Amino acid sequence: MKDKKAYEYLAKSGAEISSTPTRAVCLVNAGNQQGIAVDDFEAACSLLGKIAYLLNFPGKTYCVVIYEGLECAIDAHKALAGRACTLLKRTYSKEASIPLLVEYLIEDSIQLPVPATVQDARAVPGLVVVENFITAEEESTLKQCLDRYKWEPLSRRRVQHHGIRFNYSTNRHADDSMPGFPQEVQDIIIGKLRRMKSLNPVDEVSPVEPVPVPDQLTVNEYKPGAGISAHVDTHSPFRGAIISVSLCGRVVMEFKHRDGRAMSVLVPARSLVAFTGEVRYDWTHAITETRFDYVDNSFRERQFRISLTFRETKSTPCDCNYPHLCDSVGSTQL
Ligand SMILES: O=C(O)CCC(=O)C(=O)O
Ligand SMILES: [Fe+2]
Repeated sequence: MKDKKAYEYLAKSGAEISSTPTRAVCLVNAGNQQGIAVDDFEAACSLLGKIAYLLNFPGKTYCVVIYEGLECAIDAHKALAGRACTLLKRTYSKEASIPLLVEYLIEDSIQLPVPATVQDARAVPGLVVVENFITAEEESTLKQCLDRYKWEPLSRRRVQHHGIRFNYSTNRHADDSMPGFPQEVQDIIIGKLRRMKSLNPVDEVSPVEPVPVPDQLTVNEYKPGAGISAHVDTHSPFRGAIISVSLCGRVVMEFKHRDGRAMSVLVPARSLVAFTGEVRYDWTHAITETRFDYVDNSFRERQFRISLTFRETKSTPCDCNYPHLCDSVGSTQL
C-alpha cells in the first residue's frame, strides 16, 4: 500500500519512470517522509558514483539521485535495488527492513525548484551581500561571547538586545539606554564596519551608501526550522542601512515587493547582508519556517543560525521616497 502511494506521488509530481537506464535513480520508500537525513543519503549514494544532483523532497516518500555518468547510475541501481534501507541509515527502525524499490526516471520529467544563490541578490535593488565578512575563528569567538548574555524567549526564537533597547510593542527604541555592545562584538564587527568604505549593493545600479554607525543590536537565535515573518524594519526609528551578520548557519531569505517581484536569496554563514535604499524601505523580508531550503541543487536541512542585526537609531521622521511601507507617511511627514 505504501509503495503504491509513493508511486502515485511520484506520478503526480510529473516524473516519468524510464524502462531503460538513465542517470536519474529514484529510491522509492526512502524519502524524507521516512526520516532519511539528507547527509546520510548523500554519503551512501556517493559511494556508488559521483552525484550531480540530489533531490530529497520535503515530506515525500521517494528521493532521486542524479549521477554524473550513466555507468554510475547503473551500478547504483544494481547495488541498491531490493536492499534494506538500513544502508541509508533510515531513522525509523520499524521500517528499516523494507526493501528499496529503485527506478530510473526520465530526467527531463523531474521538476526542479530553482536553487537560491547569493547572486540572486542582484534582483533585489539595494541589497548588499559580503561573503566571508568574518572568519570561522571570529564566528566562534562571537558565539561564545553571546552565550554569556541572557536570552529572551520569543515563541519560535530567542533574542538579545544590546545598546539602545528596542520596544517590540511600540516598534520603537526605548528611551532608557543599556550599556554598549559586548566587547567582542565591538572589536570584531564594529571594527570591521569602521574600516569599510561604503556599502555596495549587489545590483550595481542602486547607489552606494555610507556605512551606518550602529548603536542598537538585536541578536536572533533560530533553531533549525524557525523563521521570521515578512516585515519591513520600521522606517523612522533608524537611519540609513540596516545590517545583519550571520553566524553558524546559512539561510534562505525571501524578499517581496508589492508589484509582484519576489526573490529567494541565499545568505551564507559568516556573511554580512545590508539593506539599503529600495530593499530597506519598499520590500519586505522574511525567513520561511521550513526544515529544508533548496540550495546547492538539493533540499538541504535548515541549519541552526544566529543573526546580529545592527541599526543606527534616530528620533526624527523618515524622509524616504518610498511611502507605501513608511510609518511617517500620514503623520508628521505628509
Ligand atoms: O535574521 C536575520 O538576518 C533578519 C532579522 C530581521 O529581519 C530583523 O531582526 O528585523
Ligand atoms: Fe528585519
